[in-house]
Amino acid sequence: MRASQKDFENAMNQVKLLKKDPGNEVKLKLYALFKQATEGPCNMPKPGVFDFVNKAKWDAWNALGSLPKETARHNYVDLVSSLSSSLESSSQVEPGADKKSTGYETLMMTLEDGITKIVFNRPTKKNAINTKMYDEIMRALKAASKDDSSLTVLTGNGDYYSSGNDLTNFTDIPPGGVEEKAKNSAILLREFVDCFIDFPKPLIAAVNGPAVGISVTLLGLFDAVFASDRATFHTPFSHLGQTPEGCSSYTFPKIMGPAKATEMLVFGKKLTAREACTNGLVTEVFPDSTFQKEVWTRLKAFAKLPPNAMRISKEVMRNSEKEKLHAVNAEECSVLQGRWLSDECLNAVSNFLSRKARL
Ligand SMILES: CCCCC/C=C/C(=O)SCCNC(=O)CCNC(=O)[C@H](O)C(C)(C)COP(=O)(O)OP(=O)(O)OC[C@H]1O[C@@H](n2cnc3c(N)ncnc32)[C@H](O)[C@@H]1OP(=O)(O)O
Repeated sequence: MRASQKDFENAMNQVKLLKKDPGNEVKLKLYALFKQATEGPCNMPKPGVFDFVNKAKWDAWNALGSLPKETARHNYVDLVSSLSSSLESSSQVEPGADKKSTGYETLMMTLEDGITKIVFNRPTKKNAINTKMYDEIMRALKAASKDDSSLTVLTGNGDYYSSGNDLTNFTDIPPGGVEEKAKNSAILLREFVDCFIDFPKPLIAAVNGPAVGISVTLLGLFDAVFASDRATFHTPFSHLGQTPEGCSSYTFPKIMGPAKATEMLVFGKKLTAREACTNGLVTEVFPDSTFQKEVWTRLKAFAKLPPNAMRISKEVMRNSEKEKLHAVNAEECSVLQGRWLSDECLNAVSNFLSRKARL
C-alpha cells in the first residue's frame, strides 16, 4: 500500500519526536528522501569541496536519481516507522555513557586505589576525539599530574578504545576559512601532544578494543600498553591524505624499526594486538574475556609501589628525549597544517562524511 500525504506528514512529526539520534547516515537518507518526495530529483548546484555538510546532503539527494516522488514519500514513511520501533527499544550504550559526569562531557575520570582512570566516553561515536575531548583530555592530564594518584590509566568505554580524530572536526570552519582552521588545529594538536610528552607519572593505556589514528600514535609516549586480544592498531594516514603525529614519526621507528614503522605509518597496515606486541608497541596482550580483571589486578599492584621512585625512574628514562620529542611534535604539526589543506585530505574527509568510504 502506498503512503498517503497524511502518512508522510505524520512521519515528519514522528522524526522530531525520536528520543535517540539515529546517526548521520540515517539522517542523510531521511533528508534525501524528504527532498525527493517534496521537490523531485536533485535540482541544486553541487556545493564546493570545503562545504562538507552540504556536499554530503547533496550527494545523498542526488544519489536518488529520478526516483518518483510517491516512492520517495513511501520509503520515507517506512524508514521513519522502522526507526521509531528500533531506536526506542535499543540500548547499545553503557550506563553513564555520553552523559556529563564529574565535570567532563566526553570523559569519565575517577581516582581509586592510587590510580587515576581517564575513560574516553563517546561510545556511540567509537570514542572519536572531538575538539571538546582534546580540551578535556588535556585538562584531565593536568589534574592527574597533580592529584594523589601514583599512576594514570587511559581506556575507552564501549567496544572501541578510540577511532582517533573526530573527522567532523573538519566541518567547523571559522570565519577565517580553512587556512585558519588548519592553523588552529595545528596549535591544538601541538599543545595536546605536549601534555603527553610532559606527563610526569607512569602513564598506562588499557586498550580495550580497536584503536585508530592519534589514539595509536600516542601510545609511543606511554610507559606501558596493555591490550585486549580484540584490539587492533590502525594508522591510515596516507588513506586520509595525512601524515603521522603524536611523535610517531620518531617513536615508531625507534620502537619497532623503520621497516615495520613504515608499514603502519606510510602504508596504513592494521596490526592485531599480538602483532603490535611483537613489534614492541604493546607491553602485553590479554584475552578479551579476562582483560579487565587481569589488567586491573596488575595496575593495582603497580599502584602500591613507592610513587616517587616510579616518577623519578620515568624522569630518568625519558628526560634526555624530551627536547627531541617537542621538536618532533612541532615539525609534525607544521607538516600536518599543510596536509589538511590538500585535495587528498579534503577529499578523504569528504568521502567519510558522505559515507562513501570505510577504512
Ligand atoms: C586537531 C587534531 C588532529 C589530529 C590528527 C589525528 C589524526 C587521526 O586520528 S586520523 C584517524 C581518523 N579516524 C578515522 O579515520 C576513523 C574513521 N571512522 C571509521 O572509519 C569507522 O567509523 C570505524 C572503522 C572507526 C568504525 O566503523 P563501524 O563499526 O562501521 O561504525 P560506524 O562507522 O557506524 O561508527 C559509529 C558512529 O561513530 C562515528 N565515528 C566513528 N569514528 C569516527 C571518527 N573518527 N570521526 C567522526 N565520526 C566517527 C560514525 O560516523 C558513526 O556515527 P553515526 O553515523 O552518527 O552513527
